[in-house]
Amino acid sequence: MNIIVGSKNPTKVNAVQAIFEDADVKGIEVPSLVSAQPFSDEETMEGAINRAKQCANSRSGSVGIGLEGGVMYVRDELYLCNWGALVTPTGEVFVASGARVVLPKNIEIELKKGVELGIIMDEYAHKKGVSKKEGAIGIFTNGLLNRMDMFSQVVVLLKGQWDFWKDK
Ligand SMILES: O=P(O)(O)OP(=O)(O)OP(=O)(O)OC[C@H]1O[C@@H](n2cnc3c(O)ncnc32)[C@H](O)[C@@H]1O
Repeated sequence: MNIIVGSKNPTKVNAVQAIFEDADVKGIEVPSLVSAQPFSDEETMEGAINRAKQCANSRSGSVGIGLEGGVMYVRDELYLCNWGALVTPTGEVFVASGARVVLPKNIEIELKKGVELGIIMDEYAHKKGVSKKEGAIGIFTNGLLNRMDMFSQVVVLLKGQWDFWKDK
């Protein structure tokens, strides 16, 4: 099975390879067609679907997967949110969301100024490339859940739904 992932971010490509062990998984850069920093569940989900569709259309017979990170409000607190989409070779679309974690107020303030979370997280954690490594989820869970493992759960939800609805 050929799977094309709409990103070169290793946390995303490696998450897909970890769940689809026997598949030939390749990451390509495609536009999410939403803002660089999605600010709602809807926008983050849309970014994932847009990426997955472009991947599936890029090579016939391939599965397309899009994984997108964003932020969203619940009551008056801002949460990290993540969405994934899988488009099958016949054009069926499956969607799933990932684990959420609340973000501190000072990060919310920076995000509202228009700075992307990846840049803010590097400054906050005094590290380089947090979004390609443990991610915000890794920082705020003290390393107990990293970004790749969080995306792996999203990919499990996508694969599981595809398996369930096959032949129904
Ligand atoms: O190369 P792509 O696939 O675009 O990967 P990305 O991590 O840069 O992009 P996303 O669309 O997933 O996320 C949107 C922005 O939020 C940042 N972001 C999202 N989740 C994050 C996390 O867990 N830790 C750090 N930054 C995160 C990310 O770096 C982007 O600036």
